[in-house]
Amino acid sequence: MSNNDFNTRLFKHLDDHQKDYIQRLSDAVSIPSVSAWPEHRHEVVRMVDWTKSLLEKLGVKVELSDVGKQKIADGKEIDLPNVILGTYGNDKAKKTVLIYGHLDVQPAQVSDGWDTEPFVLTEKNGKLFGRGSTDDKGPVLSWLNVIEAYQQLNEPFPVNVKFCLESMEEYGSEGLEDLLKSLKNTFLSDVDFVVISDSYWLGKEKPCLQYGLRGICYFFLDVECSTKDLHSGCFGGTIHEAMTDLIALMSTLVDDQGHILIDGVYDEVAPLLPEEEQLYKPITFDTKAYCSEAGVEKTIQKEKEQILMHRWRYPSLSLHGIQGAFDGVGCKTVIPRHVIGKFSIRIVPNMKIATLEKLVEKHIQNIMKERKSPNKVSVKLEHGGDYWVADPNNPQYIAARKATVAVHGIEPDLTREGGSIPITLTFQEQTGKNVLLLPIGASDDGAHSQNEKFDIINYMNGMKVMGAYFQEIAKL
Ligand SMILES: NCC(=O)N[C@@H](Cc1c[nH]cn1)C(=O)O
Ligand SMILES: [Zn+2]
Ligand SMILES: [Zn+2]
Repeated sequence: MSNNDFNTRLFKHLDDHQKDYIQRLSDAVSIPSVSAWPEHRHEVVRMVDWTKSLLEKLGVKVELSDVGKQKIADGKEIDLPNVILGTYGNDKAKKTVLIYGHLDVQPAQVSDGWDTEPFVLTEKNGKLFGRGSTDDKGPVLSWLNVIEAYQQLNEPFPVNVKFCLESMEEYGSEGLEDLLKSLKNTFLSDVDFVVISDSYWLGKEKPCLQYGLRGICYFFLDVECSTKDLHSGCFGGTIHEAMTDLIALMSTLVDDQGHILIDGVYDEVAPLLPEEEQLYKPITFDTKAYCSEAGVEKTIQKEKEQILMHRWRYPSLSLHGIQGAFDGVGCKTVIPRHVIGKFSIRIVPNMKIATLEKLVEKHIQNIMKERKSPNKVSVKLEHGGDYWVADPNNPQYIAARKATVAVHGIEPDLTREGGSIPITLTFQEQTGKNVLLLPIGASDDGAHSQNEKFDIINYMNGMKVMGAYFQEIAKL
C-alpha cells in the first residue's frame, strides 16, 4: 500500500476515534501533576504510573528510572519522580526515533483567574481547556494515540520508538541530565533521531517546525532583615526592611525597554549576522494577534523582525514573584522578616550559565554596597538549562516538512522558540543525533497561563502529522 493510501486510512481512523482521544486527555488532565508543589509529589507519581500502564497496554516495554532526591525548603529532601524509559520495537532494519515529553504541569488554581476548573478538561467551542492540555499532556498522548491507531489498523509500525518521559520539566528537569549521560552507551546508543512536541506554532493557522530554544537560568534572591516579623508602627522608619531592599534590588535588573541592566550580560551574545537577519523576513507573524493573545496594548518593539529577535535570539529577564511577602486581601501592616525574590533570565547563543551566575552575583553585591544596608542578602541559581540551536536542513526536518504538507497542504515555517526545554541540548549531545521540535499546539493555547487550552483541530491534525512523520522517517 502506498503512503498516500495508508494516510487516508490512518487519518479517517483518527477522526473516527476523536471522542476516545478527548476522554484520554481528560483522564490525564484530571491528575494535578504539578512539579513545583512538593506537597503534590504523589500526584506527579500517580501521573507517571497512569502513563506507564497506558504504555504497557500498547505493548511498550517500560522501565522506571530513579533519578534521586530533590532538596526542598529547610534542608528537607523528597523523591524526584521516576523517569519513564520505554522501548517499542527492536527491528535492526528500522530507524529508531526517541520521543521526549513531560508529564508534569505548571501550578493552576481557579483563584488565579481560570474560567473553569483547571484540572477538569472542559470542551467549549472546539477548545479543550485544562492545565497541561497543550503543555505537554496533549502532545505526549498524541504520540501514544498514533501508535494505538497503527495497531488497530493492523499496520506494522514503520520505526522503532523509544520514550523518555520525565515529570520535572517545569522545574528545570532535575535529575534528567545525569540519567541521560549514564544511558549514552545503552538506551541511547541506537537512537537515530530525537523528536520533541512541547512547543507552539507562531500563529493559529500555520504550522511550523522549530530549530532553536532559549535556555533559562532561574534565580532566588534572598533577603533577611530580622529574627521575626515586625509591627510597622513600632519599627517602620527605624530599620532596614527586607522588602525595601528586595524591591530596590529587583528594580535594578531590567529597564522599561526590556534591556537587562546587569553589566556584561550582553558580552557573550552572538552578533546578528546579515544571513540570519534575512531568515526573519519570510516568516508569517501577526504582531496584532500576538498582542491580543497576550492581552496587551502594545509590544516594546514595533517591527515583526525585532519582536521575533527579542523573543528568540536575545536574552530577556522576567520578575516572577516574592516568597514571604503579604499577598492576601485586606491590609496587613507587618514588616516581613525574610523575603525571596524570584526572577529568571532566558539565555541565548553564546551565553554561558557559569558566566551569567557570576555577573548576577556581582551585580547584587554592588547594589547592596551602595545601599549600605546590614541585611543578609544572597542570590542563588536555582536551576539552569542551556539554549539549543539545530540545523533545520537535517533529513529529519525534511521528513517532518513532508508530513506537515501531507496533512496541512502547506510548507511549515522554520522558526525558533523563546521558551526553554532544558534537556534538549543534552539529547543532542548524548545521542549525537539531530533533534526536531515538532509543535502541534497553537500560539494562543496559553501554556503556563490561565485558561490553557488545546484546540481539538490541533489535537487531531497533530496526530495525523505524527503518523505521517513516522512513515517519512522510515524512508530515510
Ligand atoms: N513547554 C516548555 C516549557 O514550558 N518549558 C519551561 C521550562 C522551565 C524551566 N524552568 C522552569 N520552567 C519554560 O518556562 O520555558
Ligand atoms: Zn512543556
Ligand atoms: Zn511548560
